[in-house]
Amino acid sequence: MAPILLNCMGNEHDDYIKTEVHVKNPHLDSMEEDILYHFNLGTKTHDLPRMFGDVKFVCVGGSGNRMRAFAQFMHQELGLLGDVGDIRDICEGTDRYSMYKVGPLLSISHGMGVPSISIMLHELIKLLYHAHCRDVVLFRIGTSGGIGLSPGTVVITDHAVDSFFRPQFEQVVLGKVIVRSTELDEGLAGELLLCSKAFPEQPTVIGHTMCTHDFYEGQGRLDGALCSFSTEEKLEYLSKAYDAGVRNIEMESTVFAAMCRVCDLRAAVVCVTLLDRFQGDQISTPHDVLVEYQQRPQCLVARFIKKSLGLVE
Ligand SMILES: O=P(O)(O)O[C@H]1O[C@H](CO)[C@@H](O)[C@H]1O
Ligand SMILES: O=c1cc[nH]c(=O)[nH]1
Repeated sequence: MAPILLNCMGNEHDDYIKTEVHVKNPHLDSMEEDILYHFNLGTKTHDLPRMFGDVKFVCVGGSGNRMRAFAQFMHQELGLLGDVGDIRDICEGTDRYSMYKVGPLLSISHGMGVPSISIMLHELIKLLYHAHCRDVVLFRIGTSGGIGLSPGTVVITDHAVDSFFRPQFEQVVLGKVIVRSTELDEGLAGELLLCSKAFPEQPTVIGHTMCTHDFYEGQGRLDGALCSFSTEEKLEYLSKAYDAGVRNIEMESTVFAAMCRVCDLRAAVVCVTLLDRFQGDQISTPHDVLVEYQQRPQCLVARFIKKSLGLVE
């Protein structure tokens, strides 16, 4: 049987008119308790408004260590009091995700791929809702494979697209396919591009980001355990992606964009490219160079946050 498609590209989103974080689930308010299982947090066991009510910025990325390092970096950047060594993992009771809070910033890991980030986002958005947070901006700061860009280029996503270059995310719900728009906040992307002028040594572009469900065959790699296509077919696909405006490939942006959009959250995806996929598939860049590349989206978003807080011009 062909999948049933429900198109939700427009009607779930309220054009960012509300400032308080809200959820799109009528069942939640009648629940006596909400357990955010994968965070090891809950509405009865934790005072979420006290713990998180002042959060204004949320940065998410794949690895727990990266997000801890980012929290420590932001502690210094924001000139906060106390020892960076004392920043603790709020989710230490579970090893699914790591979460660090420094001032108005939450730094959270999401693991790899759409299912992993999607679970984290459900619980994160509920957390922000239960904590009565207002005017929150979300950023995915990550890594990616570039298309036709020199390695180390930072890509600010205008549209997150699927493997067919469509700006949409498909979610199967009760045996039907729901299609959601992956449009991101254009103004926010433009503000980030302006902030990038402070880092002339870091090439930064705006472009489409393709989100795949696999790192190997799904991204047209020839070096996985399985490969069902030729070098020519790979290059033809990447060229088509480039012509469609795709500048980088990663594995979470579509669901991130779609969920933030439905919940009227301003959101941006900022990923550095680790290699140019026209040149190869293996990530052979030395470790210290990769570490420096990973810091580029962090520096850019840090600058945006400091600018928003009036700490820099
Ligand atoms: O660097 P992060 O943010 O973890 O994300 C990218 O890296 C992983 C693959 O190596 C995928 O999850 C991809 O989206
Ligand atoms: O090629 C790459 C590099 C990082 N992350 C990806 O998903 N793909």
